[in-house]
Amino acid sequence: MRAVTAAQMRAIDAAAAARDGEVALMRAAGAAIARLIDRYAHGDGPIVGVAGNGNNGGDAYAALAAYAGGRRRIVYGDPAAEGSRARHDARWRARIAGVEERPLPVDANALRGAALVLDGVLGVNARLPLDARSAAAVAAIAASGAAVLALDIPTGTEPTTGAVDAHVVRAVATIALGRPKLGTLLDPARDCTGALWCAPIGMRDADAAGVDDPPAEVLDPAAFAALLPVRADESDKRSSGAPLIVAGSTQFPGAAVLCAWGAARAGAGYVTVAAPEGAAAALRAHLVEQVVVTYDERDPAAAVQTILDLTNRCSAIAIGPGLGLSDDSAAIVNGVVGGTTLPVVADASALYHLAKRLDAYRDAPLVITPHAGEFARISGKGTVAPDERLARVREFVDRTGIVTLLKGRTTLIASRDATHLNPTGTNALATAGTGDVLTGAIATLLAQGLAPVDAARAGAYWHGRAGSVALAHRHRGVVARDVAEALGEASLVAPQDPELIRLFSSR
Ligand SMILES: NC(=O)C1=CN([C@@H]2O[C@H](COP(=O)(O)OP(=O)(O)OC[C@H]3O[C@@H](n4cnc5c(N)ncnc54)[C@H](O)[C@@H]3O)[C@@H](O)[C@H]2O)[C@@H](O)CC1
Repeated sequence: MRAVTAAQMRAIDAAAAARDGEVALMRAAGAAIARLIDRYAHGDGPIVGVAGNGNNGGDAYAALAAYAGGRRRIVYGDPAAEGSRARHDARWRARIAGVEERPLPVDANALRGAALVLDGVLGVNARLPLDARSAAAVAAIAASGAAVLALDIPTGTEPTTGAVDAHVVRAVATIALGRPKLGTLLDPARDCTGALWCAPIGMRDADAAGVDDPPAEVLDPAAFAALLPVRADESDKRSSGAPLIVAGSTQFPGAAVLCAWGAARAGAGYVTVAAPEGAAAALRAHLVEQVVVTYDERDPAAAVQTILDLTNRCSAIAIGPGLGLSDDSAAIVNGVVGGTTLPVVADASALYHLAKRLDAYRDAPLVITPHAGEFARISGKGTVAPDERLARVREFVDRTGIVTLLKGRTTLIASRDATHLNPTGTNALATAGTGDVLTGAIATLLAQGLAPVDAARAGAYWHGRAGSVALAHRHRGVVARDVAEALGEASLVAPQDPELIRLFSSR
């Protein structure tokens, strides 16, 4: 699903309003919001809307008008607000439906006992800093401690960049109308988003075609399920996906084990691990179903030949976890990545070695999976500030054509054509070895025929879900092995309601 900038959303909104009428759109928005109210309301208090003078405020009226859950409904708004025809319509319907109207300003005490507050102060046309009236409304909402469902965006967040104002709503959930706004997926605003839902209300990506902002995408559950390869009935173990894992060292055999498990649990039929002789005993002690082939890391030319010979029977390569930073490893990594025609996912030590020869890999079928520190180095442009991740990864990919997965709370995956924002994951993944599992899973997806960018975005999404599944089972102390073990369960996607899509849960 497209994640849009404010400018893209304005274009999409305008075209949809011309086609369907603004009144119909706001009614659809209200109906979708109303469906979420009982999910997040708690206690016996009223549902309280706080409505700004724009259409975001209109959504608050529309939702309260549409809500049929039997709770008392109150809305705070400016009685003198002119507003659009759609806002008028929603306000009239709210009044007829018995919603109690009260004039702004609202104070925290008035909101304190609410079962749920609907934040309709500002939407996609919000600018920071907030004006005094909006800031006062946000301050009251924040001080009340009530649970908040934010309409479109949490007020006080910037819809495109994810910057936040001094006054900002922290929502338990946000429902995006039309398309999710880029800012709600990006730090620091993401902390304020809570769970993110989207009600598409008939809007179309194509209507943003004239807007020059680069396209961004976020995977939704149905799109993820559609990306996952399906094993054909007549498959054999090689055609089911045969990744070659080039990983591990005497010092770090575990990285190769985890990478191989990630590959196997992602559904590969035949996993081969090529590792230096010094790691072989440890690998064989842990890998039963996978084949371990050794090479002499002190003879890089022979090692490269051994590995390239193996690629004849494989369909993708994962390279890097635990290899180490020696010159011999550098020769092996560059010899293999430069000498193969198979798709490659490169991680960890391999990123260090590839950094010196990026030009050789321009537009190759290659995925790199750096964390922020590794990206600082491989991009050649130093430390990445949180608010420049998107711009920096775009600059790098525009320059090199290498599909890049930049790890973070919102992992970014960029190809020449688009930037993808991964919405899944949990801080339980912040533990050693989970990156190796991800690399293995991506290798399997590449081996099963996904294009590099699809393997990277499906892998990131899947891995994030697996982290959440592992946490749900373990509660504490999730280790990388648990994440690999959880990949199967994490691949199950419940049927989705296309009118109300859950993009991510709060963590
Ligand atoms: N246009 C449509 O057809 C639909 C609009 N919808 C809702 O409408 C919202 C957009 O509504 P609006 O375009 O009325 O805009 P907003 O409700 O976001 O903002 C209202 C007004 O406040 C102004 N404003 C924002 N920040 C300010 C600041 N810091 N200081 C002073 N003024 C400021 C804006 O310029 C705008 O005129 C969406 O976010 C969504 O919630 C939905 O109902 C779906 C359909």
